[in-house]
Amino acid sequence: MGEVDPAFIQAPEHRPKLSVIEAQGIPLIDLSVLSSPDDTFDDALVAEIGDACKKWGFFQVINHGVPLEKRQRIEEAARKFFAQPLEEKRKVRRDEKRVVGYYDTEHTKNVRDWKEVFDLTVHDPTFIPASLDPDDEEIDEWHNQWPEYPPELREACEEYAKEMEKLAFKLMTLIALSLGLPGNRFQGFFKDQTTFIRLNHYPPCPAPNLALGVGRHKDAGALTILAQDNVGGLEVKRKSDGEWIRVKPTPDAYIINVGDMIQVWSNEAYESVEHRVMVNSERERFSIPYFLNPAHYTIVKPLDELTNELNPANYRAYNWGKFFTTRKLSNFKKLSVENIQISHFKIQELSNKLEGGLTIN
Ligand SMILES: O=C(O)CCC(=O)C(=O)O
Ligand SMILES: [Fe+2]
Repeated sequence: MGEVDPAFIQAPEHRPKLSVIEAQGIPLIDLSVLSSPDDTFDDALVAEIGDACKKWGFFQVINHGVPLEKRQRIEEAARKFFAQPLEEKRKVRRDEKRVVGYYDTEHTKNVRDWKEVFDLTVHDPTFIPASLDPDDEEIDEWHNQWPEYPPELREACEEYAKEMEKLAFKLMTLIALSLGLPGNRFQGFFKDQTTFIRLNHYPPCPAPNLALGVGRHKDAGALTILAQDNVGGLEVKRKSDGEWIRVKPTPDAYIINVGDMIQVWSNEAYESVEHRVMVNSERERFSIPYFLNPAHYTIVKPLDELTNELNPANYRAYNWGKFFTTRKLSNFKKLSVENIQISHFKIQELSNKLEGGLTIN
């Protein structure tokens, strides 16, 4: 990644501004009540989570119960892995058959990202549809590829994954309660989950004004739990005015964002928010997102309890496995068409009717 290949250059309207607006108001939520002996999901916390999901779609949590040593261990192992020569990393590279592993050519919205990644699934194997064809019922198995070095990477990742799952389920309980649902409403979707963890490395970039570490995007799954280091670079599109806001690193905090699936399940009570990553010319940056995803056979649609005649479903049902496979295969190379998005499943009837003359006030 020495010089800047034109594949990395963002269109002028998507280039980052080098003057940074630090996050004003991304909620910082203290989860310490969850560690109390009776493990209560107290009302004030539920309200706080609901408010953060509605207004921002992003928040940070502290006192989350994840031991700091577990995080430090995976961060350290990730640094050692990425510090190796490219030939070593390529021994565990992802390809069209082995979909998880090392990878340095990801494209977001058809522009190459200034980063290298190592992906692993939390369930090994993970079951996923073999093809995009809706009528093809063949299922593939994804297996993790572990590098020889550093030898502790595997255990560090597996232990971290267990901690992330505990936190993710607590957060999904809080989110369910905040939507007026039973706390365990989402639990059943994750039995055969397709959750994965990504180790991100963003090397210094000679043209941080032209390229991005990750281009603007929304996360497709249910929920993301992100550990970022102290360099900073994550920007969130503020819902109130569309301004890109930098999420300032907070030591030992996790950044949580609502994914597209919660947007659909909640029938847009909560929205998945666009974000991107800026790079810089001096310091490399590391981050570790955990993407909570349901079983491949999950049919995603607005929950019946959250829709009615006055608030009809805004989305048609879609199959998560097919959606995920389509995303994975298309992120693999530059395409001439837009990647699959939940907006492709949006029900347009109502807006068409409104445009046709109906008015609401
Ligand atoms: O590195 C980060 O801060 C965020 C990465 C991200 O948004 C992603 O991998 O989906
Ligand atoms: Fe993301």
